[in-house]
Amino acid sequence: MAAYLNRTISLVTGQTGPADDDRHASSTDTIFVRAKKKINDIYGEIEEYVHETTTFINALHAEAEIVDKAERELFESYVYKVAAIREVLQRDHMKVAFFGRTSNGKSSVINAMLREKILPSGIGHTTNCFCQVEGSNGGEAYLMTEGSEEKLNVVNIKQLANALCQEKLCESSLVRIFWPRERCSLLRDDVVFVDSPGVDVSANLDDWIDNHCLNADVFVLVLNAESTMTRAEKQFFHTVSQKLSKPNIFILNNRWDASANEPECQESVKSQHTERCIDFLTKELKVSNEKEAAERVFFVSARETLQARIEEAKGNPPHMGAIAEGFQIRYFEFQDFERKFEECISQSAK
Ligand SMILES: Nc1nc2c(ncn2[C@@H]2O[C@H](COP(=O)(O)OP(=O)(O)OP(=O)(O)O)[C@@H](O)[C@H]2O)c(=O)[nH]1
Repeated sequence: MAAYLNRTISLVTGQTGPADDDRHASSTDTIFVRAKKKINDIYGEIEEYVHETTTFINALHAEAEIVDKAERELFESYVYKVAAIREVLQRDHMKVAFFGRTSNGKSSVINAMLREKILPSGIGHTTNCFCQVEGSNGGEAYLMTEGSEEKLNVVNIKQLANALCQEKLCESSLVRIFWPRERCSLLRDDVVFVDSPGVDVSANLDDWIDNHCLNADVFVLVLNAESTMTRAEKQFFHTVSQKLSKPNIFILNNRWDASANEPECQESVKSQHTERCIDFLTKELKVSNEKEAAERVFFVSARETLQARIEEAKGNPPHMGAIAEGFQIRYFEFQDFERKFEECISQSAK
């Protein structure tokens, strides 16, 4: 997180070079630590105040019904919101959670961002529990299941997929995958990625939100650009935004490579999807204004991006392999998403 702060500050001040960076980093750390302590203290007091008020309101209601249900629920919601903010402030990593229907490409998006096929994806594998990818020290790759301290060694993706299938896991449980932090800059910067089962396959969305979302800094809704946003996807984010005040949400219209087969209607489909996504963020969830929302909607192909990055890592040009017409534009759009994502996460680190 400090790395993000430093990067943001050097962007603002224009200071570069190792000596400046080091001096800057240590003074920033102290300011950051002091500021964080102060903010934590303030929120500690707010939490106490909100608790006391809610207890008072509930006691009052037991004696005489002068506070209506909606008002009592409003007070309860403040308890959740303040608790969520406190939890975020007390953490030293940034968390990004990916949601969407089964097979929309959530695991593929995470793999593309990590520049490696870490999470199993595709036919024959469905994410059946929450999978969190985070950086490990010492070059080790392993996984840990909830409630166990045992480190299960993972050498490759096939082993990981097998390990995930063999474990009898409840859909809202968490598997933590530790991946060498030096393999990816986002892991080095203490960003953790959370992949989820499809929002269409669960009835336990409230549990999911309470267990996995209240401390997320950023949410990415991965849609299938070949179809329209479903009620389950919308409902999930409605519930998230009731429990969290103004969550940071990005929307990826994934599988946009499929539009290359129908160039004649590409633009009209894109503007329809864009309008719906912006309306969803602004009018339904009310989490951003039009301008901010327009910067949060992207048309990408995670599969192509991952493929391109694997080729680049081998020293080949990104467009090697079977890639559809318009790849370069989709690849730029994915990179643009990552830039905006990094800006957003560095803002919430402050
Ligand atoms: N054409 C195309 N296929 C994609 C793209 N992204 C993912 N896929 C394919 O879609 C299938 C599902 O991808 P996953 O990444 O496993 O999807 P998921 O949302 O994680 O699925 P669950 O784990 O089942 O919830 C795989 O066969 C991917 O290769 C894309 O951008 N374009």
